[in-house]
Amino acid sequence: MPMTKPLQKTAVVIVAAGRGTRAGPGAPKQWRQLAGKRVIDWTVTAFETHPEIDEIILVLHPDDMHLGNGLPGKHVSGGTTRDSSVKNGLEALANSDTTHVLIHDVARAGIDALTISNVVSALANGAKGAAPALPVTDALWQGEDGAVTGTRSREKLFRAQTPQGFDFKAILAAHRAHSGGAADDVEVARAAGLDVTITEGSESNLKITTAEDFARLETHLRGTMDVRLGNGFDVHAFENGDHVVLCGVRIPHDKALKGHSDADVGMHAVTDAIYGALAQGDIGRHFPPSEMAWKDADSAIFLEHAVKLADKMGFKISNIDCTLICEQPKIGPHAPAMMARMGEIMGLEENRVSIKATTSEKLGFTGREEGIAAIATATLVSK
Ligand SMILES: Nc1ccn([C@@H]2O[C@H](COP(=O)(O)OP(=O)(O)OP(=O)(O)O)[C@@H](O)[C@H]2O)c(=O)n1
Ligand SMILES: C[C@](O)(CO)[C@H](O)COP(=O)(O)O
Repeated sequence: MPMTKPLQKTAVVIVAAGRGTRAGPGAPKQWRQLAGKRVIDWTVTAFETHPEIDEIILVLHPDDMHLGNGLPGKHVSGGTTRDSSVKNGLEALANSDTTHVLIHDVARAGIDALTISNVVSALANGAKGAAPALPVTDALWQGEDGAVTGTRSREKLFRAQTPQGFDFKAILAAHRAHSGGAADDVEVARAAGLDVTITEGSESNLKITTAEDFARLETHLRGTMDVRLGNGFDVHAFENGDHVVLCGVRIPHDKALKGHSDADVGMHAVTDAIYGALAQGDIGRHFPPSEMAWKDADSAIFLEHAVKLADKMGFKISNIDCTLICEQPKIGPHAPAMMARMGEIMGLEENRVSIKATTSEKLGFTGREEGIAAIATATLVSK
């Protein structure tokens, strides 16, 4: 009989009920600003947008419940210690169909999708517990009164991070049975006899503990938010011929477009928009028209080059939008094929590629059908 895989329903408990005393004066750290939004907003968004997270439990300090307005998920009141806050969060799921739960510190606002996925995958593969960590790479000393008094081996030592993930029923039972005082949920799980798999953590998943940590994480988050816009504009005149190539699609027409390459005006505008976002000039700089090598070239070569350059410079293309300006040929019937081809060249899903057209109401050179113009915008985000 075929076995059906049991459904995995994964919730996250985000503990945010601490007072952040080590971060110094001011509001508790989760409510402070970090790279343009509150610490808690960064953390919650990482889970809210993660495709493998089905439910969010947000554990807030009793005095902060009103600050949670607008934040997603179920809001639960925390306890006086981290582990009591975790327990309150788990109890809020006790009567649900949750199969797995991740437990995460709100203070780890640099959490990334891959670190979350690593934990979820380990659980999906049967682990009762899984948590991210990084190996200790510095030498370890003991010290007293400002002097080194001994050294310790770093072999087999790891720096523990969150989210720590578990089989839901097992960790709920473990927390109910625990007497308190655990540093983290892995300690609680191990006390109940659960094995915990180590998954790969991330340096950016640091815990904001002191005031200095804000600056460290801010640098990382601002870095990760590098968003570039570029525009591109191109024109090609008509000459005698029987087809044009637009956005990689050959379209029968009673004229051709004149150019050194295949004169794909739409693809050129998109390519220039990508170069523009990278501040890397335009097609002419990378593929000089004086070079015979590019005579009648397939413009996909240029677009592929721009995409590779973006990748090399640490950017991925988020979307492109291109408008073709012409009276004829009619673009609408060919737009789906154009978007598919452009998406294929750029490695983008079709919903990130927009190709549309307008006439210029018979005005100007496009209105007189002397040529076709194209304008494009590209958005690039750092990887
Ligand atoms: N009673 C508590 C104590 C801590 N936490 C949460 O546990 C995580 C890790 O704790 P820590 O970094 O120590 O945060 P704080 O307790 O806020 O900081 P401090 O110890 O400096 O006061 C934080 O997300 C914090 O909000 C909690 O939910 N409930
Ligand atoms: C759970 C934890 O993030 C694992 O590194 C950490 O132990 C919690 O922070 P605290 O400073 O120990 O409260």
